[in-house]
Amino acid sequence: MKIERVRFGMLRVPLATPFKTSLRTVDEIADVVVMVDTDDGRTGYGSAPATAVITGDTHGSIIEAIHKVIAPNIIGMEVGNLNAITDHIQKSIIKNYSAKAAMEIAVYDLFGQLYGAPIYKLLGGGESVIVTDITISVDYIDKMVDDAVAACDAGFETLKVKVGKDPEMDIERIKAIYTATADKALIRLDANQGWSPKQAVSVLRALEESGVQLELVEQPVLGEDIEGMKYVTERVHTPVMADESSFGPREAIELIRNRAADIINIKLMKTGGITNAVKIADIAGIHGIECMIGCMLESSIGVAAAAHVAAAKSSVITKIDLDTPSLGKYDPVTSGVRFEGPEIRITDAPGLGIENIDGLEPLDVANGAGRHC
Ligand SMILES: C[C@H](N)C(=O)N[C@H](CCC(=O)O)C(=O)O
Ligand SMILES: [Mg+2]
Repeated sequence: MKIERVRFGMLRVPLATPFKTSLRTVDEIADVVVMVDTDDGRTGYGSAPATAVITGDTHGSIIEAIHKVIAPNIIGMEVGNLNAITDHIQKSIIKNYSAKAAMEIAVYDLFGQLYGAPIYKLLGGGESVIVTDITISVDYIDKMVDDAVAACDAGFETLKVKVGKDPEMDIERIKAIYTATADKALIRLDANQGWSPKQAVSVLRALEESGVQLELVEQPVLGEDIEGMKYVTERVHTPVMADESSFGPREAIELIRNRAADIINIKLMKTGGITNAVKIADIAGIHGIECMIGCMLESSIGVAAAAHVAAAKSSVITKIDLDTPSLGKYDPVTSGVRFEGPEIRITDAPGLGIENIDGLEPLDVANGAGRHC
């Protein structure tokens, strides 16, 4: 089975309610979809969103990096030589992690099809049902409380509450949600880099002193501020998780060495795909550090791939934030990994098990489509 060509599509799914973080507000999932075709008529699927404020990647940059650089480097290669292909993907261009992730996901999908096994089994196997949290967007307090209560009623037992807009308001937001959802849900916070180190310590200490129990706080300060992460980690009881501070294995090692975070959030769009995600989980495992697997606001194609990694690495990846399929008005993918409220069920279909993607709009990239968006 040889890689013959790469095609592109655009997939858009409206959200049930706008997704709001300290960094951005979004009202649709919009992914570049890559289809990697083989000489024996198979197709592997991968996808990537434009999360410019986190990864620096746009739809145009993802398409250009794949079309001009990554795809020409792997066309003609045997799918069975997975390690050689992922090596080519990673080394063909620096950064461009979302483009690399989309291509790795598609190639792993093909590798699974080649051997007739789901990706998680090829990664070592594991439990095929995992449980995700759900995000509560940052908003007016009443709206956040309503959203949190609705999420509990829908069966979610862990809420990932977005903060980082205004420290004083954030304290009130969390106290109100904590009271309204008492004993029904575990609360994790994500400030998306919105606080200074001193603000983070003051907000978290205020919450701790008022009896609010938090599972963890994600990325309290700027991603590049490793000293700031360490400052917060050393001064609060609440476990601190690195998200925007941790992209690939190198950043994970630096964070662990500096004791700048207690937990690492692995996302395929930051690691450049499955290979580095597994490496980070293994590095963290060696150091006794737990990980979360997370996602960007992205389609269920990329999230399905992350679910496979989570299932295979469950001894280290103990926290799951793979909720975007639940945030969309519908799931355009109706086979493979199933997203049913908090439960994510991985089927034993080969690779990702994707048979069809509803509403996928083909992009004629060779004739210039999509490369300027
Ligand atoms: C969607 C997921 N629950 C989440 O919150 N991810 C964000 C980044 C999402 C984005 O802006 O696309 C995170 O963990 O920071
Ligand atoms: Mg985050």
